[in-house]
Amino acid sequence: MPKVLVSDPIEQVGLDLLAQVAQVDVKVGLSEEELIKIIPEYDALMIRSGTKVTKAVIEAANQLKIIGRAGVGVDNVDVPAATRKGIMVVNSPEGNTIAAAEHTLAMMLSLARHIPDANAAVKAGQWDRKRFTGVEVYKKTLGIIGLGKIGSHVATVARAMGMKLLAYDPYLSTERAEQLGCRLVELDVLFAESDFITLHLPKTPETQHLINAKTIAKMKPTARIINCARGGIIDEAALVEALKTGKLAGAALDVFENEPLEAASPLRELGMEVVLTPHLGASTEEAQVNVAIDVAEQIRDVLLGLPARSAVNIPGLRPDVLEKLAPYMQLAETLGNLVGQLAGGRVESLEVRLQGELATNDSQPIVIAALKGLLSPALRERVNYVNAGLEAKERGIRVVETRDESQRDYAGSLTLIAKSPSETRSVSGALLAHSELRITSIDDFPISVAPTRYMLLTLHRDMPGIIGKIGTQLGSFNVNIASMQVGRKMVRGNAVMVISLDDPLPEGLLEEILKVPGIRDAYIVNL
Ligand SMILES: NC(=O)C1=CN([C@@H]2O[C@H](COP(=O)(O)OP(=O)(O)OC[C@H]3O[C@@H](n4cnc5c(N)ncnc54)[C@H](O)[C@@H]3O)[C@@H](O)[C@H]2O)C=CC1
Ligand SMILES: O=C(O)C(=O)COP(=O)(O)O
Repeated sequence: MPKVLVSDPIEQVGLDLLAQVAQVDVKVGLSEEELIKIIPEYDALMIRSGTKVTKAVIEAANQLKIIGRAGVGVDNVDVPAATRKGIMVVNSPEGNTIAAAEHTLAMMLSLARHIPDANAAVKAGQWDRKRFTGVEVYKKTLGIIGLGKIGSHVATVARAMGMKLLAYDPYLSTERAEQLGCRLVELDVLFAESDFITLHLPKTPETQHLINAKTIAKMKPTARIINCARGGIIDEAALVEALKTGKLAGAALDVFENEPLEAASPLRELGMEVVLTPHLGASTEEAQVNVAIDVAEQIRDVLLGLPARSAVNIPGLRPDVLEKLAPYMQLAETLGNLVGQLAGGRVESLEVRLQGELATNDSQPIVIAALKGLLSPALRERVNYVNAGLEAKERGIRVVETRDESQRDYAGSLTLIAKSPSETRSVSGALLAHSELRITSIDDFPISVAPTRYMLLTLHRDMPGIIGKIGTQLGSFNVNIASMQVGRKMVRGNAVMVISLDDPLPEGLLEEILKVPGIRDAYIVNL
């Protein structure tokens, strides 16, 4: 049974789902050292934002197939390191959208009306109304940075409260922003015009300290900022300074540069101009059930060899598209493996020719599958759908894609042409009825062979006696032939022979076969 480590608090419903297919160990609050020590035992890791999956953790994770983030942000996972190691990273892109958006709105209103401090004062026995006079959000301008899923829901509700909306999102169309009632503007305009600014973008090296002393200087001194996205997008030291010197009126923060927030953080010293919550954006009963089920299902599926729906580091495919492409991906991988073995390793470019119905589909999964096949003779199980593209790129393999939508003998067919410094090798294949794979040509010699585990392939002169000699040699080594086929372009010209074997070719036999007069080359191919 595979083993899953759950290292952050996850709703029971998710753990129950995993327990159907795996041994589930819940160990919350591990240090990095402790995690490194135990991670080699596990096939899957399920986390929230509490666990830092560093490069060192990933390097130690020799059996890990998948990291499941029960939430959105994967900035606590070294995704490039996971990709390199072929570990899939999945998340739950929508499970906590509403929770995070509602928390943002609650934070904005708490800040506007001093609810947390007023509440604390009443509970402490006071009745001071004047001190807690607030501001309205009605007719105020809300600047939304990052108009994705959470930003969009915040926009919808804020609009209903009568706010004017500005948005900055370099990856969003003006049309989509307008649908949400937002005016898409440059960042400086948003800074200058907003009364409230809310952040809903991911933390990346580009967005680190997007809010800093310089950008704060562009804001109104009466502006208030809300961050329910990620700590580190705001330079906390600059924010504290701006709040202390009246350059900014307030801040409501759910996320921090370091979590848990340090006991001595100057943010804790500030008054009611600051509202702080301990990363509660996703903490609703509903969201935690959503993300636990969403991610547990994906981990379960991947452990069962099925695809995941929200992989962060693998091309995403809708299940209906995947169903159609899966047999072609298998064909691409088999052909990639074959052409890789024929080309002998030093491949500099791979041309992927998609024909017929294949040419009308998303080609990325086909290309990735072909690269996985191409690299698998060298990298074995170290290459998979997650890292094949990256591995190929690092080896300097150039990928060229060509498409021809016309249908010839098959509904869809695929040709791979691998070029090494010394030669060019090509293989083609197609699917028969019931998704049966066929190799339909090798180096332009037409054949029709089902790929099998052990194959012997020869390039030879088409002349009497060759087939008999090779058959006799295989027989003398007690190797059983399952099928044999010869492909040639002209009588007594060059030809290929593909022999499917029931057993692996014994050592030394290939050398004997190469000595047969008329044989130009011979290969053992293991598919
Ligand atoms: N406080 C909490 O508990 C939670 C926090 N989050 C965080 O909220 C943030 C947003 O999440 P979603 O809306 O689900 O993600 P999303 O992917 O739907 O939206 C992010 C948006 O940011 C935009 N963006 C990317 N780079 C940008 C840049 N440099 N400037 C402006 N916009 C940029 C993208 O185009 C996208 O529209 C993430 O950082 C996520 O980690 C999410 C859930 C809960
Ligand atoms: O989903 C996200 O990005 C969040 O920030 C939620 O974090 P959490 O799962 O509550 O630790």
